[in-house]
Amino acid sequence: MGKYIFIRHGESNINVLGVLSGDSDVSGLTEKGMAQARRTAEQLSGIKIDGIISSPLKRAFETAKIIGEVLNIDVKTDERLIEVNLGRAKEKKINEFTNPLYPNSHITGSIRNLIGMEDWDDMISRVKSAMDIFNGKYIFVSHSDPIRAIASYYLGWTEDDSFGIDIKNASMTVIDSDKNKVLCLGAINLDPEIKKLFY
Ligand SMILES: O=C(O)[C@H](O)COP(=O)(O)O
Repeated sequence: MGKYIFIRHGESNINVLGVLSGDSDVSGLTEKGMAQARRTAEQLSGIKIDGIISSPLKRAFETAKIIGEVLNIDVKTDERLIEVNLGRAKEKKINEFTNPLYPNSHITGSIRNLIGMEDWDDMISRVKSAMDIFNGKYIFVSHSDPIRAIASYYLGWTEDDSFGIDIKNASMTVIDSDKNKVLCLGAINLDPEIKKLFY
């Protein structure tokens, strides 16, 4: 356990299409997504960490490589940071599965089971196991659902409590697991006081 800067990957081609990616690997970063990754990396310049661990999916790995180049840190991949398994919703339009009153919202509740989507608690467990393996100060490059799930866990929130959380592309969610604290959630600008924890 330790201190973790969870970063969602930059904008991907499939994000732009309003199509659910899930654990599919059909999509890399758009030019905008690359610029988002560079902007986040520049905010992190000067930090001292034990490594960058990335989901193996192209959109995340490309983000991690950009960050690694700016910080001069090698990137390792770990399957436990991969995006949620969406079952039958994979590569489908998000609005086919979400409440029409709230387009582009999250798939939650009973729909998850109907479409064979990965269990919320299982997703939390796999991210936590990655944190158990990588003890110290790390950047974890991952995806919307795992980041929302692990942050909710440390906030003591249920999945429904987290429905309103929007983890933006290339945003930072910082968790101090030793203190069981979420220091920021989906931040696109890093608080200098939080950055100091990584010097
Ligand atoms: O499309 C999905 O699976 C999610 O809504 C977003 O996934 P991403 O963080 O990998 O873009």
